[in-house]
Parts: sequence; structure tokens; C-alpha cells
Amino acid sequence: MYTTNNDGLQEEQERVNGLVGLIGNRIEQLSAKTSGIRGEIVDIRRNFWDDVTVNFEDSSESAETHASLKQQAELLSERERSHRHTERELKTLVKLEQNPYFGRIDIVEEGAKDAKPDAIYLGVGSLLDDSGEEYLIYDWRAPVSSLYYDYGPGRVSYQTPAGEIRGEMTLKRQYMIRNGKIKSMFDTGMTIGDELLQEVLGKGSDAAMKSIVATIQSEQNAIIRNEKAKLLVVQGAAGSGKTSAALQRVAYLLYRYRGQLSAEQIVLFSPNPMFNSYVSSVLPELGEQNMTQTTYQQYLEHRLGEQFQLEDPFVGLEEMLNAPQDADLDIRRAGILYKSGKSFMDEIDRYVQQLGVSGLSFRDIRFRGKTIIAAKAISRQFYSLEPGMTIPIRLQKLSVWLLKELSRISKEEQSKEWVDEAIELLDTHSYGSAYEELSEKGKFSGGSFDDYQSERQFLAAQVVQKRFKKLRRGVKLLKFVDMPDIYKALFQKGAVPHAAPGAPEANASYPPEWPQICSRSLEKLNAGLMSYEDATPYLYLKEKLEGFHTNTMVKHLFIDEAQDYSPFQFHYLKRIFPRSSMTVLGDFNQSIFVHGTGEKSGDATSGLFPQDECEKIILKRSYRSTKQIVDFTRKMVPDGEEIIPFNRTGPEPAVQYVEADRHAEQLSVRLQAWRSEGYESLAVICKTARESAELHKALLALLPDIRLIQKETSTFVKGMVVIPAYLAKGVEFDAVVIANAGSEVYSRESERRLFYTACTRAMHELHLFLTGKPTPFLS
Ligand SMILES: Nc1ncnc2c1ncn2[C@@H]1O[C@H](COP(=O)(O)OP(=O)(O)OP(=O)(O)O)[C@@H](O)[C@H]1O
Repeated sequence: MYTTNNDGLQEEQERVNGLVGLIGNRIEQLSAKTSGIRGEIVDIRRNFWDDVTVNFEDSSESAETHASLKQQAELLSERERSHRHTERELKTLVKLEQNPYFGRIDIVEEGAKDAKPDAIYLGVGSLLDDSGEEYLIYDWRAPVSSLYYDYGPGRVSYQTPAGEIRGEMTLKRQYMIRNGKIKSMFDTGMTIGDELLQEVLGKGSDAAMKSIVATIQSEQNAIIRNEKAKLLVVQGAAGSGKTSAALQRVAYLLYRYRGQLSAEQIVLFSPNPMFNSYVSSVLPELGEQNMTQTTYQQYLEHRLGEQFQLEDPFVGLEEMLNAPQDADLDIRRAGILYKSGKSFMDEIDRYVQQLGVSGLSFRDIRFRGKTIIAAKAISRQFYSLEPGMTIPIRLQKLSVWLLKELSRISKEEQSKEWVDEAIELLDTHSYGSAYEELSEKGKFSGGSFDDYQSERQFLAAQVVQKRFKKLRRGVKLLKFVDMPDIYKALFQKGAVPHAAPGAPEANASYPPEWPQICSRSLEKLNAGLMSYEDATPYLYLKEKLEGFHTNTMVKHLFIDEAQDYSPFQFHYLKRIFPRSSMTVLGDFNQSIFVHGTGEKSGDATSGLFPQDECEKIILKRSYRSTKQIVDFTRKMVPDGEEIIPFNRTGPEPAVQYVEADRHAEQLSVRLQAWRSEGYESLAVICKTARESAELHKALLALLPDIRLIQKETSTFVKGMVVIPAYLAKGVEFDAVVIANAGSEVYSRESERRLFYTACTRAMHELHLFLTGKPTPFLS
């Protein structure tokens, strides 16, 4: 539905030339302005104190000093703001100079006096003419720009903050402009030119994800511009542009809510650190600052502190993938599943209710090897507090009581012998300052016994206070609450449900393997290890008891690879970020963790927001891989026939039998062949990290520059890599070899999605090596 159009090419090129000239001038002016502001900032900083009148002698002088300081600080921050603004403008202009726009639509607005259409040109930023009244280029995020993504020529309408605008689109045109020259231009119909998409998708993959603004598809546009939903769930096939849409959405939100929403108020949860590096250039490319990026694991570590050694999700996954299929594995799976579900959360809620009445464990507070406040006394005090108060409030009150107790005990300590010994060991400086302070207070009468007493008392108080400081800090941080013990108690009673007087009925949702799950959980926790599946419930319980440390600053959460999150984790995130909307992007066919919600129906996000605040968008078209690869991979998963390949062709995926002892050699032949064809990013995908490490070792002798990707790898670079399938999530390669697609490697039903994820990483070519019978997922 597109036509290459050279008719108005010269005219169009002249327009581009004019714009490039104008942009060049603007760049010059703005550069001068920016360096002027920078100079001013340096000056203000250098002379900050010279321009402030400092006088604190009396209250009126002091007020004047404050006012003067405030004024100077405001001036500085205004200049800094202005500098940031001009810098951003400058960056956009530099981009526009290279490629001023990528699209044009001609619109006749309904009710307009003039029947002549307005030509609207779309680029990565907007540009006004010298009068400041007419847009020469519209930002792709402006309300009118949405027409470009949503409509073809004909009747159109779009929303503006002031209401709906209707009209007629008489032309839709796309351009490929490089360095100010129009390479080609097309007039298109409804969809944004296959031609342009073909060109973009046909290229080699990069070490960094690219922005897709010139070719956003209408179903992606609906994700990007959604403003209503508090919870936007995007369910999309592999390679359907979920991550791309998410990143353009961040850019859109920053534009739409400029001044109200900043990049730090948006958090993206990524599947692993390497993915963070892979996507981190998209927003800067669009002239925006990057949002905060983290992984759920990093977040857990940050919250958990040092009490336990936290296992990452890949440890458990690796164990399960390498373990034989036996009863033991079933128990592990059942434990993970139960601890990831909403029932366990409800169970913890019930447990907390019971703890309000009895059962909270406390630690003795000890000093110099002796218990000075016993856990029992702490418990007694806690349960003597008004039971109507919540546990967090009671703990705060308890901590105030403990601090008072510590003060009392510290006074008693001052007369103890160890204090005398400590005083003797004090240096002369401490003595000197004690003397000075006491003299100032007039506590010395002149060499008498009283003077000696005053000095001893003073030094004793100091010595004891110093030694009690850590205890006080501990009390303020509620370290006297024995959280590990309280969590363990959930498993100590084995299958016996926690029922408290007045508490709702304990649910009988325990899995049949509960007793074994309990003993395993205790074994690990007693060894100071925290499994990934325990971390969120533990933190939830801890925060329910100690009070939630919510983050109200964050306004929007993006959760990518959402199929790998459990319902428990979603509910926990919702509590931690109570003011935040969520965009949740996932593909149930790529769910690889037991705790993940691989079920289409078992929506992990249900119940997070009221129904009328939730929206779901399904992306069926897959852009990453050639038609041949998509046709091949979609057969591996249920409902695969719903996945629509983008019409870009390439070689058929190949299955190749290799002899086990020539495995590495044949792989290297394949990789070298691809390399000589010009592919730059090549991956050998294995099932596990163990297999990857072994194969990498063997391949290194043949291909010295091949890299091994491990869970700690934090940067994604172009080249040849060996990578376990679960770390390849979210990224893509020009060509992929599945190291061994044999049934001895991928056979359990639980590995189907891992296999699918691995195969769908290929953009142009996919080869599957086999040393034996093929995996049943290929049949
Ligand atoms: N509208 C588009 N225009 C150009 N390229 C696109 C478009 N949509 C997606 N792509 C490309 O398709 C590829 C896959 O996109 P992306 O990684 O965002 O998909 P995804 O749904 O997150 O994939 P997965 O779930 O498999 O990780 C990327 O190379 C991306 O640039």
C-alpha cells in the first residue's frame, strides 16, 4: 500500500535544505547562549559568598543574611535549570540537523476556513519558525502526531488536551533522510510503510537497542500514548516490540507531563544487568534522560541488607535445570509455587494478626557479654502495650521504652570497674577536653577531691555513652526484633495452620508437600541462606511488622519480562510504590521460572488495581525475526498460530546433526561462515550456565574472541558470545545457534518455554545443532 514518490522530491529536498540551514543557525546561537549561561554559573559559584551579606549578630541581621543566601541560591538554581534546558534543546537540534523529520501528514481540519491542507512534519523534536508561531517540525509525541501512527489517508480524529479534533488526511508520506539528504520517500496507506520497516529490520543487530519512532505501529502507539490506565498490561509475542514500546512510552510520558514528571520518578525493572546496558541508549537517543533502571534482585538485595545471603533467581533455575527429574525436584517446585502465590501472602497476613496477640520473637540486648535486657522482658513489655495499636506502632513505642532502659542501665554501668580501666586508657586529648569543658561549666573548685570526682564522672559518662551508641542505634533500627526467627516460625509448625483468636479462618491451601517444604526452608534459613522465593515473603513480613518503607516519589513502574514475576512480587511492589502506575510487559510463552506466571489466565496482576483502572493490550505481530524463523518457532508454543510474522524473508532455520566429539569444531565453522557473510552479532545459546562455560572453554581454542555471558555480565557488546538461554531474555542477535537442541537437553515440559525463548533471539538466521535425537518441541 505504498508508492515510491519522486514527484515532489526536489521541492521536498529544498525544504530540507532550508531547514538544515535554519537549524545550523539556531545551533550557533544556542551554543553561544549555552556557553554564556555556563560562564554565569561558574561566576555565581565562584563569587557566591562575596555577593551575600553575612551577619548573624542579631535577629534582624540574621534574617537578612538568610534572605540574601536564599536569593543567591535561587539565582544559581535558576541558571542551572536554564542551562539544562538549553543543553537539551541543543542536543535535539543536532539530531534534527542530521535528520529533520521522518514523516509528513497533510490534514484539513473540520470546520477550517481554508480547504488547503496543513502539512505536518514529524521529527524527534519540534522546531518553530523565527516568529515562534508556526511549527516547522512537530515532535513525534505531539497530539497531532498520533495521526501519523494511527491512520491512513481519509477521515481522522485525534485527542488534544482541549478535546477531540476531526478532519481529513489527504497525504501520508515517509522519508529516509540521512545527513540532510532525502534518500527515499514513500506515500503510504494505513500502516507505516513496510518498506521502511523492511529496511530497519533487515539491518544487523546492535550492541544497543534502537529507537523506533519513525516506524511505530498503531498497536504499539496505543501502548505508548495510553494515559488512562493505572495498570497497563501488555501481552505480546516474542519480538513484538514490547520493550521498544515501553521505552518510547517513557519518552512520551516525559514529554506529555514535562514539568510534573521527571526521569527519576520512573523505574524500569529489567531481567538482568546486561539488559540494562542494552536498553540504556534509547532514551538519550530521543533526547531524554534515562529512567532509573534496576533488577528485582538488586532491589531485594538493597532491602534485605546483610542478614542473609540472598540467592539470585538464576541459582535456583540452574539447579533445577541440571537436576534429575525426581520427587526432590517436585518438592522444590511445589515450594517455589506456594511461596510465590497470593495464598502465602494471605497466610502471612493471618500470621501477623496472630503475632499481635502472641509469638513475636525478640533478641536479648547484650552488653559486654552479658544480657542487660532479656528478650522475655522485651516481649512482656511489648504485649503489655495497648493491643489495639498496630504492631509497627507498638514496636516504635517499645523502642522508646528500650532507649530509656538503656539510659538507666548506662548510668548504672558508669560506676563499674571496667569503666575505671577504660578511663585509664584514655588519651591526653580526652582528659584535656574533659578539663576544658568542666572548667567552662565552673565545676572545678581547685585541686580538691570533688574535682577528681567531677572529672571521673564526666569521663565515665563519656566512656559508657560511646560504648552504648551501637546499642542505641540497633534499638532505633528495631534490631531487637528477631525477624529471621519470626519468619522461620512460619515453617516450624509444619503443616499446622496458624490460627489466632479472632483471626480469619486459616486457609487449607498448603500443598501436599508442605511438611517437606517446611523442613527444607528451615534447613536453608538456619544456614543463613535465603532462597529467591523466600526473599519477597520475608521482606513483606518484615515490613508488615516494622512498617512499610514506601516510596511515594516514584510515579511510574515499568516491569519488563513480567511473566517472570510472581503474584506475590507484584503485590509487594504495589505496596512499596503506592503512588505509582504500572506498565507490565510480558509473554507467557517465555516464562522460564517456576515462580513466574506462565499461565495465560492466572494473571499475576489481578487485584492490584480496580478493574476500571486496568487495560490490556495484546501484540501479535512479531518484528524481530524473519518470517521463516517465526513460522518455525511459533509451532513450539500453544496458540502459536496467533503470532503473525512480519513479512521479511530469510533462510529457513536449519537443523544439523553433529558428532559429539566435533561439536565445538562444527560450531566454530558455522560461526565463522556467518561472520564472513557480514553478521556481526552471533550467539551460541546453551540451556544452562554450566553447559555454556564448558562449551565456551572448548570454543576459545578455535575462536579466541568469543565471549562468555554470565549472570554478572553487565554490558552487552557486539560480537560472538556463548550465553545460557535464560540470560538471553530480551536481547537479540543477527544469527543464533542452539548449541544442542537434542532431547537429552530439552525434554521436560517445563523447558519448552526456555527453548522457545532461545530460538526467538535470532533476527536473520537460526541453526539448531543436535548430537542425538531432536527435542520433542521440534516435532
Ligand atoms: N515499530 C517498530 N519499528 C521498527 N522496529 C521494531 C518495531 N517494533 C519492534 N521492532 C524491533 O523488533 C525487535 C524486537 O523488539 P523488542 O525487543 O522491543 O520486542 P519484545 O516484544 O520486547 O521481545 P521479547 O519479548 O522477545 O524480548 C527489535 O529489534 C525492535 O527494534
